[in-house]
Amino acid sequence: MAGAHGIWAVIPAAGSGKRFGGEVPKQYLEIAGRPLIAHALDALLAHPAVEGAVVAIAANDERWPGWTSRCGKLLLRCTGGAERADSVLAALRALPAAVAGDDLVLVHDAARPNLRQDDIARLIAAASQHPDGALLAAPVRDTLKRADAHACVLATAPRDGLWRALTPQAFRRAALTSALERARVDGVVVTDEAMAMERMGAKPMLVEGREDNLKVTTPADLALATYLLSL
Ligand SMILES: Nc1ccn([C@@H]2O[C@H](COP(=O)(O)OP(=O)(O)OP(=O)(O)O)[C@@H](O)[C@H]2O)c(=O)n1
Ligand SMILES: C[C@](O)(CO)[C@H](O)COP(=O)(O)O
Repeated sequence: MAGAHGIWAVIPAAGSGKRFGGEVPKQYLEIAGRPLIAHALDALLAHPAVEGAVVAIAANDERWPGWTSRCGKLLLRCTGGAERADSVLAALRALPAAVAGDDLVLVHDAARPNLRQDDIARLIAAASQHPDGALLAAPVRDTLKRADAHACVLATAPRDGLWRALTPQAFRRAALTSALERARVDGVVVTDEAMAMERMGAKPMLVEGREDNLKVTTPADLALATYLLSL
């Protein structure tokens, strides 16, 4: 079970949004009156078990609004790194000393603004019971094609057992910190927390999450997220 200190959130928000394009990094684009990062943060901090959050921002970020609390909870800030995993590791290291090694940390992309409370609750319940942690994920529903460099189909890949990893991903602070440190030492870029844990032999639990918890990667995603938040 998570310890008595509660659960903390970690928000990697140090990306530059290359695939999105534009001058403003996507985490600062507004939908429904708030920037994406505020939607992501407020969803997590609204959960009663989440005690506070650490946000990792880019070293040259001049748009950070300087929040020190939201939803009545403590909000800390640190400087992120070159890769998402570097930013997550920096945020883990910036957690208050009172956060115990076996306390749960929920890592959630600043670019996922449509996180619902029922998903957070089911993720926390699963991760609290499962020693290897848990992540939201969605089963792959489309037929998968493997292609060559010219986008010509080589084969149809079986989709059985394939899931798309979402966030939040929930792991114990010390185990996740060690796993990310190990990946860095090994020179492996892990694209999510679960991948770092898998490299250590862990088998994180997949918790089926809502399909509409999308990551804003391109301008079309922003339009879809805007629509979803209006429902
Ligand atoms: N060095 C990095 C890279 C990414 N992120 C964060 O990780 C999340 C998911 O990453 P992604 O969607 O890939 O964001 P970007 O890296 O900004 O996008 P791109 O890859 O298109 O540049 C985002 O909240 C992003 O800000 C981060 O904290 N530090
Ligand atoms: C963590 C993540 O959002 C899970 O889908 C994803 O891996 C981020 O990947 P990206 O390569 O930074 O877009």
